[in-house]
Amino acid sequence: MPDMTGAESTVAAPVPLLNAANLLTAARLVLVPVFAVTVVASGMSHAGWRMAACLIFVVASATDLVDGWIARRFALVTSLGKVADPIADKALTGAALVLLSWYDRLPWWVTVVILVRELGITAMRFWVIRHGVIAASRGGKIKTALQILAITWYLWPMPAALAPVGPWIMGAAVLVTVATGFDYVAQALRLRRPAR
Ligand SMILES: O=P(O)(O)OC[C@H](O)CO
Repeated sequence: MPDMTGAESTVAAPVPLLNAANLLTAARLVLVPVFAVTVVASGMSHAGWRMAACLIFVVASATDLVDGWIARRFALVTSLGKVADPIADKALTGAALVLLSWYDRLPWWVTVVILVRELGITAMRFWVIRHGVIAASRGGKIKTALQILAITWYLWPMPAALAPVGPWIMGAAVLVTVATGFDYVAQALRLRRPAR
């Protein structure tokens, strides 16, 4: 529409909340209970149900890659998406880790260390939001990829020759999870330091 000078207005239309990227994030959240019920149905002993649970986990994890890409590629980034996306990620990996420990496939300390880091950093992000946004770092993305790979390894009924690789991948995931946690804390402290 022309403005008072006759020029076309360049005010961008608001991004709709109900867009493809946010719908994918919502789908990931919906898949969390579906995944959990499938793991419980497997009791982590029925191979068919374990495979089904693993496939649901992989599909849900894949939406994490796709929703971010769609949001950036088609300019569909919204505040709702920025908040909901990491919550959906952490709900999915958190549910998987708790269930793996519940069924004695993963030591509880691993689940507790990862959950404390994930929930702590999420809370810290909200706490410092008025000073600035702490975006996901490259290390954070590598951490998420390692967690997804490790969880997939534990969920799938692996042949005996491959199963021992799982704890090594999970060990690497724990190390990167803790290291990136400290890095985010350092970023938060720099954000809160008053400018001189
Ligand atoms: O390490 P965070 O908390 O920034 O999380 C990283 C995201 O999961 C990457 O998609």
